[in-house]
Amino acid sequence: MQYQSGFGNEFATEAVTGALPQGQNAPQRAPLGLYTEQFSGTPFTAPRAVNRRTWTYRIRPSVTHKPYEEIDAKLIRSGPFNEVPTPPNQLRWNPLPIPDAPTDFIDGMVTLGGNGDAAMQSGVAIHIYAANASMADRFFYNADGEMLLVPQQGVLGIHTELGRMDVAPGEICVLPRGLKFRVEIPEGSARGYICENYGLPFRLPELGPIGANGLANARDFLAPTAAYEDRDGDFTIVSKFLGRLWRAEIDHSPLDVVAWHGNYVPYKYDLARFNCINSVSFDHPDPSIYTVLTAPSPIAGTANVDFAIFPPRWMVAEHTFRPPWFHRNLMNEFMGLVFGQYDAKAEGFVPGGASLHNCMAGHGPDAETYERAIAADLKPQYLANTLAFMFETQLVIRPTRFALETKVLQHEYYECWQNLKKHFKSVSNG
Ligand SMILES: O=C(O)Cc1cc(O)ccc1O
Ligand SMILES: [Fe+2]
Repeated sequence: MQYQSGFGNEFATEAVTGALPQGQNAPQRAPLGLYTEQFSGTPFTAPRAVNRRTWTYRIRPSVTHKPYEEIDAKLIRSGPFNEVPTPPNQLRWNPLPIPDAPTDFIDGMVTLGGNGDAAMQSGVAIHIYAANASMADRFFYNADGEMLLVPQQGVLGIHTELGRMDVAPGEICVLPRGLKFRVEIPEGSARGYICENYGLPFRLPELGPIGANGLANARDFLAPTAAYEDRDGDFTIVSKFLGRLWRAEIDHSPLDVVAWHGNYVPYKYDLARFNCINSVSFDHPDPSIYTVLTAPSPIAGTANVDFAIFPPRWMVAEHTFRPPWFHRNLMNEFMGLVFGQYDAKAEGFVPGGASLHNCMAGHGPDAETYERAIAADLKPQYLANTLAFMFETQLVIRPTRFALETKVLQHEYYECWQNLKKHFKSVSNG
């Protein structure tokens, strides 16, 4: 697999020599009899630094499909999320099982919750995918948002209009709004998390006083090189549009882009490349220090959604309670675990599982973790074999009916804090 490196670069790639026009975007006749099509992810007039578009040179233009008809969205839900009332409780789920029946990436998507409104291009939806079959003859695109995929089990072979990416657990990828793709499951099964971002696209966070380097470095993001399918047959395209699923027939593969140039691209990133910055003196920093990607809202300093990770790292803080402190926040925190154990939870938060701590819901280490941390010998300690992540978002994440009724919901989650005992003994100052 060949990739081009850099975040938001002006890439140029051709699968056939001479397919990419030089010196202009739209020649009277594109090379090799190809069609020219611009694919825009931002308004034409977006500021230059955040403007995203790609010019594609393809066997046929995207318009050559039959009309779309609505299909059953199964367990996929979209904002506004108003199926059931949202409780203020802390919530946690066990992993969803890999299905027994053949299930591809689209059918394997289950929505746990979300906020905002796809039609308002603001908010997020959070899905789990659990699949065991490749998409061969059907393709998917999402007009409602870009999709950040966090594989937890099994490699994904993602064939997109702009080329191919293999994405393994420990890596993430982002599939831009509107991009057509199909997902292969080469190892027979795959599971992971999806943050569907209805808002402005993910970008790298500002680094402020950290300087020009650190956290996720731009050069470590990988975009595909052009790879096309010249395949005729009876295919379908599934579209997610305003929260509903639609299906159209097409007599050829829409992954027929022979060459392209631009900066509106899918990309992947190996989370092991994250340059983790943390306290080398005392106290536990706010988790924003772990931000990999941020999707801003129109309010300065308030993300529509941040993607943060808790990777393997040294803990060295002196005279400090080292695990996450107890807290309650304005922002809303959905967490998942790719592998290992999370340092705030001794048990119950397992790889493939998830937790949700919404606006002002108190949370923090469980009783066992707390007791261990206040007694710990504060030698430098390496937290090995651990990869948790958080989707932190401005608006309350409203669970779907499925999320509140599924048998993988841990009704006993609250118990992990019930043994936090009273250590304080009242004294009289009189
Ligand atoms: O709740 C959590 O476990 C996520 C989290 C981690 C951390 O280190 C500090 C704050 C925070 O919300
Ligand atoms: Fe938290």
